[in-house]
Amino acid sequence: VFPPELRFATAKLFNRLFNCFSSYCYFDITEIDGVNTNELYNAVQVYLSSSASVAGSRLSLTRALNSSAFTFGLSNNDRLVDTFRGATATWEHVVTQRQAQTFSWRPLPDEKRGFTLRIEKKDKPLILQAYLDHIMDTANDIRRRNQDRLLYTNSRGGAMDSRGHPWESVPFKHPSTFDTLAMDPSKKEEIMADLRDFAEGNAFYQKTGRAWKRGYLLYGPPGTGKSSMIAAMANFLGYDIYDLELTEVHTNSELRKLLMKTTSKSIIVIEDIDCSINLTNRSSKKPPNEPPSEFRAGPGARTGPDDATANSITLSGLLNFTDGLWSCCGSERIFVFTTNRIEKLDPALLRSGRMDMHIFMSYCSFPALKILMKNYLGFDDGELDGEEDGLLKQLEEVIDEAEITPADVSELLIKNRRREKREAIKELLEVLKSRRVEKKKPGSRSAAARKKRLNEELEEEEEEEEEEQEKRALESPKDGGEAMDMCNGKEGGEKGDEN
Ligand SMILES: Nc1ncnc2c1ncn2[C@@H]1O[C@H](COP(=O)(O)OP(=O)(O)OP(=O)(O)O)[C@@H](O)[C@H]1O
Ligand SMILES: [Mg+2]
Repeated sequence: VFPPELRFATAKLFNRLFNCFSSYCYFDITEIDGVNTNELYNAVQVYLSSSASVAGSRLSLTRALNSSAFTFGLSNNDRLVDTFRGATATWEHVVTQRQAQTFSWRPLPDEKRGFTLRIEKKDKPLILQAYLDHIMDTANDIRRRNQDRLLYTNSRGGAMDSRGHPWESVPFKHPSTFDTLAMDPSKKEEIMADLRDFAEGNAFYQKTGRAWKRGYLLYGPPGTGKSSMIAAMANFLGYDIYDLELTEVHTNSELRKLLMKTTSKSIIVIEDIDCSINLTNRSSKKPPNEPPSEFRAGPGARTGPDDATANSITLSGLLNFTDGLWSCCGSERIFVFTTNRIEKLDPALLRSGRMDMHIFMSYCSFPALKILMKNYLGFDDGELDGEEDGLLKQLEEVIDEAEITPADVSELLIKNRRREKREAIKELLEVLKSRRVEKKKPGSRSAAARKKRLNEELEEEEEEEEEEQEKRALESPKDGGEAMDMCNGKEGGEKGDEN
């Protein structure tokens, strides 16, 4: 009977009257807020899944991509009552058919979904904010528990996906754990305790005014378990891993954007940092009393052989990444850098606060060997103790001098794992003995001598490179000058930004 305008006005009036006299207030949480997905909607859905499994009579069941668990949810237009700090909250899942498709850059779903929260007006100032925070936290926890962990990579370079994400991810299923990791048990225990303290240290970091992050530098020869250690850390803490490929990052601001798109409770890894960008010691060619380039301001800042030639991402950019204000845009994050040559790294990168713990992954020691024997051949603790032929004792005598990596030992054990256990060990012992003899030959160099020679070779290479650059600059002064000016302009601008 009523014309539509009148009908609308009457409904509005009734609504107002109802709201005035009702002791409840209502909050609509729609799935899509304008064009963006409403994070709170997703969080409520996940949160209610924890109580719905117990209370609801009609439930929807879902299993997310990459997830190994099922979640329950409220069915369409169903209700559920929850309590928080003594107050009652009633949730209703409201699903309505969307009217004619309005113009939108992205197609909207046919159904309009949302949750309506009803709480008493008197409870609103007391619980609303805390309740919503509680929902977000619980939802994140449930997601983490249900979702398999992810391994992210920035292999697309700076390109973003349709949701504006620069990271690509795959489920992370590395089976390495601290149990399977072969290293000294005391060292292992120390690292685990450190990780545990970190994960439980929210209050401590708040109290001391420190950003909730920690840096680990893993260094040692190839095949000593650096990557396995990272996987073990992720499995131990239940964190995602962001494997940052620095060679795919072109500018400092790109690096910052990548950092901003990482989540909390994650490990950000840069493998082989010495090979990724030119991080040679900046003080080598610097005139005395001149501050290091990262502290210099103005147009000449952050240029020079170490900073802006080979790659436009600079050491300062990387330092800011791990330690600057931007590094705190999330919390509970671990930075792990790995290198085979710690001496190649700039001291600024190694200082406390950036890399809090330096972990040397050494050649296979005797305790580490026992762990590998247990993993690969199934030896129990003490199984070989007190043997007449003293296999264990012989292994202990030769292992250090053989300077063999856990990776090499693993390979040998895998090869012989079908043989009888003791035969496999004897074979390993033979290999270790022959390696020891090889190392002792007059022509063969000791580890220290090899390391020294390697350093000398690196220094020679660097000097040659610098000479080459100087020569090129002299040959084409005009071109070189222009190139340097352009570079200065760009880099100076970025530095100004960061300052
Ligand atoms: N400490 C270790 N404990 C258990 N397994 C190990 C250990 N070190 C190496 N391995 C075995 O050797 C293989 C190579 O190890 P990993 O990739 O962790 O070495 P890495 O130190 O990262 O080497 P690189 O410096 O070349 O990257 C792994 O598959 C792992 O099974
Ligand atoms: Mg590795």
